Amino acid sequence: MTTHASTAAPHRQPVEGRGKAAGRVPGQTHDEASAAIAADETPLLTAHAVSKFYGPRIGCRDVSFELWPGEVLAVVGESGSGKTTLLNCISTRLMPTTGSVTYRLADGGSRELYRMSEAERRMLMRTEWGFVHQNPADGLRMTVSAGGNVGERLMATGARHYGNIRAAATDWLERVEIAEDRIDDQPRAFSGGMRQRLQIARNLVTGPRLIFMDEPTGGLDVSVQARLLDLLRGLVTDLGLAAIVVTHDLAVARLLSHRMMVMKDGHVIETGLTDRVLDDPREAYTQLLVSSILQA
Ligand SMILES: Nc1ncnc2c1ncn2[C@@H]1O[C@H](COP(=O)(O)OP(=O)(O)OP(=O)(O)O)[C@@H](O)[C@H]1O
Repeated sequence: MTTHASTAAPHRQPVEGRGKAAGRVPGQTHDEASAAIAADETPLLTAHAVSKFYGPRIGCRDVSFELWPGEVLAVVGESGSGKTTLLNCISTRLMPTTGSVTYRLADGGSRELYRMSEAERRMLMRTEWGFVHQNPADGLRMTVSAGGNVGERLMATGARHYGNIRAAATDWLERVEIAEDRIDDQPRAFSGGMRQRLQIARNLVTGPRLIFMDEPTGGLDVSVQARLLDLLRGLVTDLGLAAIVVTHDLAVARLLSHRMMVMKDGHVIETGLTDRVLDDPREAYTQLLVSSILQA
């Protein structure tokens, strides 16, 4: 466990008072301005009373929250608290037992995810969402070149021009600090940190609006983790991405997220702005979690 839980997050954007009209942009019609305001006042994703049971065992229970555009939400808790189950239920990888998840599409329409067809959900995954797995091998094709891994995602969204695809892949490899001369290498020849950076490039090349991350720095050396976190934080901020990040590492939550939810035994027991929860935890369990990190 790392000990830099108290590192400040410099990119924090104001999350309270979100949804307030920002006024009309010059050149914007009144209808466009109204649409932009409406979009700003609607959450990107709303989970309502999501529960998942594995037989008699609780995966997660009665979880409700809203995620706003550009907001990074961390889901924290100890092993077995239900973080991954919740993430999978929200990202349509696992059908919840009860509850609903509503997502606002880029075209402005809201859809209940589990009422969409499988094909529509797959399309959403390819175009508007990304998923960064803890183990890069789960999110990469290990026997396809680095450039191919990135280009393939673009092709899945309709790109066909080889030169443009190669140029975009080169650009994204550079953005995730992978040297251009590694573009034809396969990820199995990469270090763990490089693989994870490649997985990030593969996910971001299509310009998603929402990215799910499951322990994105888990299993990496502390120094590699710090560099990856820096990179992730920069990309998420630059691209204005919304993200849901599952982590047991409060330092990761501190560095990346605006808001956090603390889970225990499948339930959300505390939620709030990240700095507030970490600096002034209200629940005894959160206090224990925070103090155990600070003493580590
Ligand atoms: N496929 C499954 N079948 C049965 N029980 C499961 C399954 N997946 C998870 N569980 C149970 O659901 C509960 C929540 O597990 P989950 O993996 O979501 O927790 P977690 O907080 O992500 O843990 P970790 O940090 O160790 O990954 C645990 O009791 C776990 O044993």
